[in-house]
Amino acid sequence: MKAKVLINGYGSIGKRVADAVSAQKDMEVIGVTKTKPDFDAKLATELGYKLYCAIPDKERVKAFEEAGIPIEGTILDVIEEADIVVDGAPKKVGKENLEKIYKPNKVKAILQGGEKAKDVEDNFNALWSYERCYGKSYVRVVSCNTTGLCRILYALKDFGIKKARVVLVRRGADPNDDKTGPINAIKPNPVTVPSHHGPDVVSVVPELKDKIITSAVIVPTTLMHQHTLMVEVESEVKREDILEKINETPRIILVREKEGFSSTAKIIEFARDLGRKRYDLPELCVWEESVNTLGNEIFLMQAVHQESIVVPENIDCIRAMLEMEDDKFKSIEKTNKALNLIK
Ligand SMILES: NC(=O)C1=CN([C@@H]2O[C@H](COP(=O)(O)OP(=O)(O)OC[C@H]3O[C@@H](n4cnc5c(N)ncnc54)[C@H](OP(=O)(O)O)[C@@H]3O)[C@@H](O)[C@H]2O)C=CC1
Ligand SMILES: O=C(OP(=O)(O)O)[C@H](O)COP(=O)(O)O
Repeated sequence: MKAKVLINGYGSIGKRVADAVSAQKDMEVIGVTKTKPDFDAKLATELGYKLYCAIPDKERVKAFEEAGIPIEGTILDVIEEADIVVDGAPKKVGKENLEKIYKPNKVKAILQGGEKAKDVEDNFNALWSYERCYGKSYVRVVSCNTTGLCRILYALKDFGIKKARVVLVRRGADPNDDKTGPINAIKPNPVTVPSHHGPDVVSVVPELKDKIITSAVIVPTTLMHQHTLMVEVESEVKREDILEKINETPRIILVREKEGFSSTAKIIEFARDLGRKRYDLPELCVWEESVNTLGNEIFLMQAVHQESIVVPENIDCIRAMLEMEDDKFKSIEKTNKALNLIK
């Protein structure tokens, strides 16, 4: 029997998770939700997804009918069928859905990185907290930047992390966003230090408490985030050993400037040329030339495709919460294979 997954919020993350669930052998999408009858809603039905109104309200259902978009009802008509809900609603709405819909209907739910650690039972990254989230009911898959940091810190963990210092350059908006800026500025965001990313890494990896500090700015780009890391480890470390660990870690790829990967624009062109749907690149990209050491300090730069990096994590999180596979590496392998990831 396949696990029955409901996607509540068919937006940037929700539509990608829906497609990723559909690509797995052991799970299926039983429905997706929208609040507005727009082209995304129409395309969802054309792709064969059963569409429900995210907000149980007659007027909203009528709006879908008037727009000629076939709708099956509201979320309350399908929630009982679901083994788990993946919430893809805008930030802060996920928490409201948890309290008003998921908990009263006793259905397991995954929230996304726009929600707060304190509102869930635990925080998910496939490499670090798969076992901890096994069988749990309300879990948050941490944000895109936090996921990128968790992956690289997993690759470095065996060197004994003493301190991690990270500067994040965040994309200003997603490509479909016609409201958010900045258009011509570099904006500390947040201006306070640490940004939420450091504490969010700690929500996944408690042993990094008091060891990681992050600060972030946003810039006028839509393609990817970029991080610069400075990590102090227990003892002297060689560049070759770091590259080896990165190569061993799932969902991290090395990109080389000498092969043309001179910017996030070139990395995204690579994803386009691979024929990836929506030019998605869930693999974290580390610039090989940037990896360097000085005694027991490690330096490197990496890029995160914000719209897709959390997608395979949501799939593994479903398997962990529904106790479908007890070996995290087997789940990662299944997910990666179904999504055709490089590694
Ligand atoms: N975009 C990104 O790069 C990343 C986002 N995240 C996190 O993922 C979450 C979703 O973000 P994102 O996909 O970008 O958001 P989007 O704005 O792209 O999509 C949100 C979706 O939720 C729907 N929605 C609106 N209100 C409700 C509601 N009350 N209940 C259920 N669904 C609702 C919207 O439907 P409609 O359009 O019909 O109103 C829309 O389909 C946030 O927590 C965000 O922080 C995490 C990693 C990366
Ligand atoms: O999860 C993300 O970023 P984050 O890791 O900086 O919180 C996504 O890019 C969405 O964040 P935003 O919509 O708050 O910029």
